[in-house]
Amino acid sequence: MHTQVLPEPTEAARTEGKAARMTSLHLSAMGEMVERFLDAAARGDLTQASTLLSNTPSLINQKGYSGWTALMLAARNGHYNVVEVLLSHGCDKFSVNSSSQTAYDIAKFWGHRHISNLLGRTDDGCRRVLPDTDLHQHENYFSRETLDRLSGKRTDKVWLETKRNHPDTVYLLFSNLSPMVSSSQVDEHTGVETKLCRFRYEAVKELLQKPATVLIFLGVEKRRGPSSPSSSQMEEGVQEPPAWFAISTDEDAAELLKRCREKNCSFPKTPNRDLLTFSEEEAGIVAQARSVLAWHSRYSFCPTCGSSTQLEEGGYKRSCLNADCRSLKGVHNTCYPRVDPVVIMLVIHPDGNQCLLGRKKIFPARMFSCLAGFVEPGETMEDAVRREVEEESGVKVGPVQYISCQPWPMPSNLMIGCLAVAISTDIKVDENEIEEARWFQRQQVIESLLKGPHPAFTFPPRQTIAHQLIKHWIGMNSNL
Ligand SMILES: NC(=O)c1ccc[n+]([C@@H]2O[C@H](COP(=O)([O-])OP(=O)(O)OC[C@H]3O[C@@H](n4cnc5c(N)ncnc54)[C@H](O)[C@@H]3O)[C@@H](O)[C@H]2O)c1
Ligand SMILES: [Mg+2]
Ligand SMILES: [Mg+2]
Ligand SMILES: [Mg+2]
Ligand SMILES: [Zn+2]
Repeated sequence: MHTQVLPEPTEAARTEGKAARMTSLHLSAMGEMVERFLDAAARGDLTQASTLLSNTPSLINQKGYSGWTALMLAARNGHYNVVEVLLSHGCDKFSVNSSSQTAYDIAKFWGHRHISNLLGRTDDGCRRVLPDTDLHQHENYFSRETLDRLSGKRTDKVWLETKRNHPDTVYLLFSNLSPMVSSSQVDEHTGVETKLCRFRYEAVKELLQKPATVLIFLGVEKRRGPSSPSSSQMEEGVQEPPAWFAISTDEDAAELLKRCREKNCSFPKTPNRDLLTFSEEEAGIVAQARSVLAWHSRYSFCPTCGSSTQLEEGGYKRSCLNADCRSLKGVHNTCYPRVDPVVIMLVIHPDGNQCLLGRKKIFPARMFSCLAGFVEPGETMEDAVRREVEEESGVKVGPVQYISCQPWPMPSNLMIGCLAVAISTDIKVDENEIEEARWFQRQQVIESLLKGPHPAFTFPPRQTIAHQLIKHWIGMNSNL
C-alpha cells in the first residue's frame, strides 16, 4: 500500500516556517485532489478518474471519509469500468475501510455480482476474502479430480470400444462395492496405506463378457501444463492419455484376488474406515467409481415401471427396456446416477467463542462431531441447516455460510459444509439420533485437536469434512 501522501519538500522550503506553510499548502492541494478523485470514482466518471490518476499516480490507494478508497466507492455504486481501470493500475484490492470491509465485501453486499466476481477472481483474492484460510485446506478428502471425466465421450460407442481394448487402459476391480486394494503398514504415525490394484485389458477381458458385469468409464488421466492434449489431438487419437474404467463383477472375491500379482491384496470389508486410507488422488477416483456402482447395485430395475434396464453412456445411464415406459419420454432423472445432498454444519455460539458438537451412539467413545442431515425436497441448503440443527439439538440458527463440500461415497452423499450462527443456546437433543450435544469452548476445541493431556473430546478423522470445518473455525478470527 502507498503510504507517501505528500510530495518531497522543495529546495525553496528550507526554513522551518516556510516548510510548515508549504506543507499545509501541499496538504490542502493533495486533499482536494483526493476528494475529486474519490468523487469521480463514486460517480463512475471514468475520464476524470483516469486523468487525475495519470497526473498523480499516488492517488490510487488514497482514503477519504471512513477509510473508503476509490475502488470501494466504485464497487459500492456498481461502476464496473472504473473498478477494472483501478485494478489495471495496480490498486490494492485488499485495502479495508474503517469497518474492515474490502471493496469485494462492499460489492457483494450491494449485489454487484459482476464486480465481486472481478475482485474475487484470483486465488490470492479468495484467500484474503476468507481470512486466515489456505485454499488447499478446502480441498476435502474424496474431492480431488485426478481424471478428466470426458462426459462428452460417454455417448461415443466407437471411441469407448477402442479405449476398452487399449493396452494402456487401467481397470479397477470392485466386489460388493469395495475396490481391490493392496495395503501396507507405512509407519506408526501414518498407519496403513492403501493402493488401488490396477489391471490391464488382458487380465480382465473375460470378465467383460459376463452379463452381470457392470463397466463404468471413469475418464482419462489429466496431464498437467502445456503437454495436455488439445481436443483436436484427442480427435485424431494422438498422445491420448490412458483411460480408466471400473468393473463390478459377481465373481467370487477369492477368485478375483488370484488375478492380482501384488502382495497383501484384499477387498476392504468396512468401507467407512477402510476407504479413508488412500492417497488424495486415489480417494477421488474411488468416490466417483463407488457412488456410480452403488447406484447400479440399488437401481437394477426401472424405478418407474419395474422392468429390466440396460446400461448406456459408459455406465452413466440406465434405460428402461419396456418401450411403453414413461421414463423413455423426455429426460427422466431416474435414468441417471443419484447424488444425495447432506448439510453438515458447525454451529457457533452467539458469543463467537463456542461451537456446538454432537455425538451419535455409534461413534467411538468420546468422539463429538458436527451435526448433519439430508436436504429435503424443495428445501434450500440454509433452511436444511436451520431445520436439522433445531431437530437434533433444539438450538435455533440464524446466518448460514457455505464453506466447502465433500463427496461422501457411502453410498452417494454430497456433504455441504457450512458455518452457522446460533440465535438461541438451550440444548434439547433428539434422542433418536443424537446421544449428546454440547457447547465446547474454543480453547477446549484447540486442545482436543492438538491431542493435549486432557482433551474434552476426540475429533472425527481428518478425512471427514466435519474435522475440516472445526479446524476452519479455529483458524478464523472470533469476530464473526
Ligand atoms: N463426511 C463427514 O464428515 C460426515 C459427517 C456426518 C455425517 N456424514 C454422512 O451424512 C449422512 C447424513 O447424516 P445424518 O445421518 O445425520 O442425516 P439425518 O440427520 O437427516 O438423519 C438420517 C435419517 O434421515 C432419513 N433420511 C432422509 N433422507 C435420506 C436419504 N436420502 N438417505 C438415507 N436416509 C435418509 C433416514 O431415516 C436416516 O436414518 C450420514 O449418512 C453420513 O454418511 C458424513
Ligand atoms: Mg443428523
Ligand atoms: Mg437429523
Ligand atoms: Mg434428516
Ligand atoms: Zn420403465
